[in-house]
Amino acid sequence: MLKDKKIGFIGGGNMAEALIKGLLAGGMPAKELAVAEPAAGRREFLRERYGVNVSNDNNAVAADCDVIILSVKPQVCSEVLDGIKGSISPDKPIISILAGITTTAIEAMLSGTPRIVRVMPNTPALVMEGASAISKGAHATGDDISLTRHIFELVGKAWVVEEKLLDAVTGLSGSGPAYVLTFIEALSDAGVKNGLSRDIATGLAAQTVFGTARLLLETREHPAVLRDKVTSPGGTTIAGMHALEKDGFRSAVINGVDAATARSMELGKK
Ligand SMILES: NC(=O)C1=CN([C@@H]2O[C@H](COP(=O)(O)OP(=O)(O)OC[C@H]3O[C@@H](n4cnc5c(N)ncnc54)[C@H](O)[C@@H]3O)[C@@H](O)[C@H]2O)C=CC1
Ligand SMILES: O=C(O)[C@@H]1CCC=N1
Repeated sequence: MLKDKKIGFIGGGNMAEALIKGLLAGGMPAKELAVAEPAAGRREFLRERYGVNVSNDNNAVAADCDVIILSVKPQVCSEVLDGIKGSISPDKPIISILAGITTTAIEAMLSGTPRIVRVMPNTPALVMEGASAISKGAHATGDDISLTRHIFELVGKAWVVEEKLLDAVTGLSGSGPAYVLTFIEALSDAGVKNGLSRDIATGLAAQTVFGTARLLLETREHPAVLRDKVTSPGGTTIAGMHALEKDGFRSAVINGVDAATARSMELGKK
């Protein structure tokens, strides 16, 4: 599906790098990937580490590539689109991974009937374990969605959702790696407090999160069913769970996702 198609990134930061690394690992040739990035050091790094084409010229990348992935910060979106709108031909899809910015807003910043697909990926795409949600702009085609799905499935799992749900996706899985990493760090701290070395504590914590996620995905059981299997009557787990719930564990997580979702909505209104 991607054969002979060139993918161009506008913005070569963290998320673009995660996608580039995943796409290369998924078999995409480096010569088919191009990145427009203003920071010289960053361009050099991407060229040296991944062998991709780099440029300081957003217009050249937008004009040369068959698929454009917008990967700048939402705050510079209108300036960037204004600069490249003359170089985007109407026969190519534009995939935006910007948090909060709607397809309607992007369409309004370009001319004509641009084919916008909006995606919210996450950083585990770097190790091909990303979680992405995809939604279709008014003028995007079914093929644009299939192609986007193909790209993001090279770097993990992907779901197609209605655009109105993308703020919730951003709050959950887009920002989610930060919550999970903080949880792992806290588990590790707790291990150190109770006498484990940092190395062993972090290893145990990360493998526990990884193994539990895999158990859930492979068995497709409800989380509560699997939790019950860990929780012996009068045992350690119920004591731990009780203490966590007293400190508002679930509420804290729900409040965090709520706040990130609200922030995503707010970015879309600016
Ligand atoms: N980091 C993450 O976990 C995720 C980020 N996103 C979205 O991805 C986008 C990029 O985020 P990050 O990669 O984290 O940010 P970043 O700050 O690492 O990357 C943005 C890049 O854009 C470059 N840039 C700035 N002005 C530019 C211009 N005028 N033309 C071309 N490039 C320009 C910057 O030099 C930088 O390298 C954001 O819109 C964010 O909402 C989406 C999902 C997850
Ligand atoms: O923090 C942010 O705004 C971006 C969007 C999702 C993850 N990082």
